[in-house]
Amino acid sequence: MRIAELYASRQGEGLLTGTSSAFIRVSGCNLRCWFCDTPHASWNPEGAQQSIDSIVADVLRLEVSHVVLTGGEPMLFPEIVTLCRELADRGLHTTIETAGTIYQDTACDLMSISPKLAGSRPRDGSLSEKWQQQHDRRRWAVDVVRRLMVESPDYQLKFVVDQPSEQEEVQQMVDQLQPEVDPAKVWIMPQSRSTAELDAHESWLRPWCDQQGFQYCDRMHLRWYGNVRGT
Ligand SMILES: C[S@@+](CC[C@H](N)C(=O)[O-])C[C@H]1O[C@@H](n2cnc3c(N)ncnc32)[C@H](O)[C@@H]1O
Ligand SMILES: Nc1nc2[nH]cc(C(=O)O)c2c(=O)[nH]1
Ligand code: SF4
Ligand SMILES: [Mg+2]
Repeated sequence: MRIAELYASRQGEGLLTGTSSAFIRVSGCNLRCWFCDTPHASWNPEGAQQSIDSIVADVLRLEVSHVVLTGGEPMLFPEIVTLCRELADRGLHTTIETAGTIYQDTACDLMSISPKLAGSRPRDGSLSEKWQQQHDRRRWAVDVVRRLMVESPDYQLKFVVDQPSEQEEVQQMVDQLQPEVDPAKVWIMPQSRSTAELDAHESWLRPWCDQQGFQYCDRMHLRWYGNVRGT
């Protein structure tokens, strides 16, 4: 697998916020979200090929109990199944951070699914019309999301919201996933790459979460470290 980054940090989002974790960031993605805060693993993928054994050895050297497999899009790579199994066999807790567009029959402890809204599409002129249409076609795979939710020991849905007008779309996507959705497992995360953006979105997003019974999802790593690689 092509690995963009492998480092120790603290989980900054969702249920396990604050947990010391190893982050394995695979390189490559099948979507092109305009807001992607990790373009070096998606829009312009970087990194060297690493064997599963080498990745596992690097993780063990970090001496943490939790591992976050992210990217880019980790489910793009069938090797993710073996990697997760190797990590679990060593007693490590595994979280997969995925946009939920590709199914893999992989076991992990927490399937963290971040379905992308229509407004995530690449902005006009940034990519070819072909890529824009491809993004639109791929971004919402309701049956994949449902299957990942149902088959995993635990899941969280983590929607990235940039505009108040997107709240209705989130509700529609949640409704499409019923009856499997537990509102307490729905996290609403502000589109943000700075603490200023975080705070600006929170003012109108948190009250809506409270009203809907959803969890407001901060991005603590931005507050702790800034939008910096390797964090
Ligand atoms: C870089 S993505 C990699 C995993 C997977 N491709 C996905 O999108 O879920 C990691 C997490 O960051 C979120 N994310 C990326 N850019 C963001 C931004 N500008 N604001 C808020 N969340 C963002 C994604 O929604 C996802 O939950
Ligand atoms: N600290 C930290 N927490 C995270 N939680 C999810 C992340 C991701 O990029 O998937 C992430 C990340 O990039 N850094
Ligand atoms: S799906 Fe995830 S990695 Fe891919 S472009 Fe969107 S936010 Fe970035
Ligand atoms: Mg990140």
